Amino acid sequence: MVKAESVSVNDSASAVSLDGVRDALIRLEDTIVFSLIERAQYPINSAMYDESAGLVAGQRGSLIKFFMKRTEALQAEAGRYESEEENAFFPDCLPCSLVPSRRSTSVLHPVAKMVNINKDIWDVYINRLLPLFAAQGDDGNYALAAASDLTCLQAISRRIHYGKFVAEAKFLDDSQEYTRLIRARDRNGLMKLLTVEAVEKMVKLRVEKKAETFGQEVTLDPINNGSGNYKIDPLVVARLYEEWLIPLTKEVEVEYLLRRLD
Ligand SMILES: C=C(O[C@@H]1C=C(C(=O)O)C=C[C@H]1O)C(=O)O
Repeated sequence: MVKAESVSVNDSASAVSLDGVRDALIRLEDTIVFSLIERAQYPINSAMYDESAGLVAGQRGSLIKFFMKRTEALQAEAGRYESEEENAFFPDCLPCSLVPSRRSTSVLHPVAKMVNINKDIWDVYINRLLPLFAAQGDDGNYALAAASDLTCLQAISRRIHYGKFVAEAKFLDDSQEYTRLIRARDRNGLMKLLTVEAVEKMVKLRVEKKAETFGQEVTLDPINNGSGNYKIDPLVVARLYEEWLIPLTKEVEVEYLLRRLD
């Protein structure tokens, strides 16, 4: 089986296609829904996010930042951030890749590197999303909860920054109109042109169904078959997409387009 993360939008073609990017976004829904289900088994564990909790001996700042920075550094050495699909949360302190890059073609305009909204994603995830799907409380299971946060944050960030590829495909499909709006610095006009409400509606319905399907309790009892018990509320997953993931993806699209002619 091909895992979502191993399928790249620029594996096969040098020009990006909207259908290809949409397929990648659909596969990423699986990763996101599964990662949310994994994180939902632990309570919020708010001490992990407290900058002054002093949980890591000899280190300042929160446990989650310590965990993310160390993991990103290791992944950078393994070459993760050589890909234009990846955006680090702490790009300022990353070591160079130690693995020779095998990617040569780039489908995005070079300004794509300047679009990184992970600071906003970090704030939204910790302060808005987590309290909606993780229970109140603290079970002290910090290492596993932090590892789950990392998976959620990376998958959500990847999804949102795919907005750059969506924007590139849309720009190529209608470069005349996009060029006019970009030259006029018309943010609202760009937002309107790139929005496809029918697609957004399908995304919300599909992620709700995926949360129902993947998060169902599975039992062998024919009478009490567990239906109706979900590991994460499917409506909450649809809401995360509606209120944050889709709007932030569109923000990335606009930010990329505004720089597309530089
Ligand atoms: C990603 C796209 O652009 C916009 C954002 C969407 C999303 O984040 O799911 C869906 C439709 C569009 O409004 C797209 O057209 O596929």
